[in-house]
Amino acid sequence: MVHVSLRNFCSITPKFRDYFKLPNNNVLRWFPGHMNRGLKDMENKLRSVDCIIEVHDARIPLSGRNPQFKNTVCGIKPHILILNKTDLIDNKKLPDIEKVVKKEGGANDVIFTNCRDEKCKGVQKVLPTVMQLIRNSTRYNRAEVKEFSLMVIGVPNVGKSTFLNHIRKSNIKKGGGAPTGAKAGITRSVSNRIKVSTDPLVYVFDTPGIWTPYIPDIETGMKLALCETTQDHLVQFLNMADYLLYWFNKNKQFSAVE
Ligand SMILES: Nc1nc2c(ncn2[C@@H]2O[C@H](COP(=O)(O)OP(=O)(O)OP(=O)(O)O)[C@@H](O)[C@H]2O)c(=O)[nH]1
Repeated sequence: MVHVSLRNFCSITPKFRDYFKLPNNNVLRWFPGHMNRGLKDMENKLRSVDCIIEVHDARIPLSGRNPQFKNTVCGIKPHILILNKTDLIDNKKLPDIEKVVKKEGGANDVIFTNCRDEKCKGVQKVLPTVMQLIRNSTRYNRAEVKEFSLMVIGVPNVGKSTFLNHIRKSNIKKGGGAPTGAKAGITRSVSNRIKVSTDPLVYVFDTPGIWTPYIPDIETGMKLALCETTQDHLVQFLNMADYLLYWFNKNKQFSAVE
């Protein structure tokens, strides 16, 4: 039996793959009918919205935000980016992530949240930030309207509904709100307005998670899959495990071997 210690193994500098290949790129195509309908419905509701809250997974802050949003629901209204699930990343990296994300642009402000935490760290900052942005912007067609409407958008399973329920709970102390679930695609249509605050009076529309119909590159698609924004059976576990192994090797993360 050949016995190779971990130290010897790592000093061999093995040749790892330079790029990741999928046996079939079609596994990264996921745009069921409810997403198309949802996107159209979101565009139709825009007139009655004062601010867009885009929720994304903090583990992939620079990958996989739906580029379609830029040309449809974003751009005209104030827009903040919530990077959620910070319980799953090294929080020492948050200031660096914030700098890079702000440099990339595409939102007026960035807030980190952890909705796993009972107090939902970060959520308290959201309404004051949103109200400030709305007050500093022109409320097209809505200057006379006393109440405020927000729309939560993002790719599937990043925690949009959970986040909405936390805002509601922390402001009006009520449970319920929007249905949530561990599988991508729980919310399948734009919700009715959900009250999340009485003073100021604020309502939120929850929306279905929308995957981009065109994944720009395989690695972005695989990162989105590993963060469970699509359904595992579509991409398949073996492909996901293989990509994870490829990523670990590429980034010289060998602790998994131990
Ligand atoms: N670890 C962790 N899990 C979270 C967090 N926020 C939400 N989740 C979990 O993520 C899963 C998806 O949450 P949802 O709120 O249903 O996500 P969504 O974006 O509304 O999903 P769609 O309906 O697919 O669009 C659930 O299992 C939540 O419990 C978080 O901050 N950290």
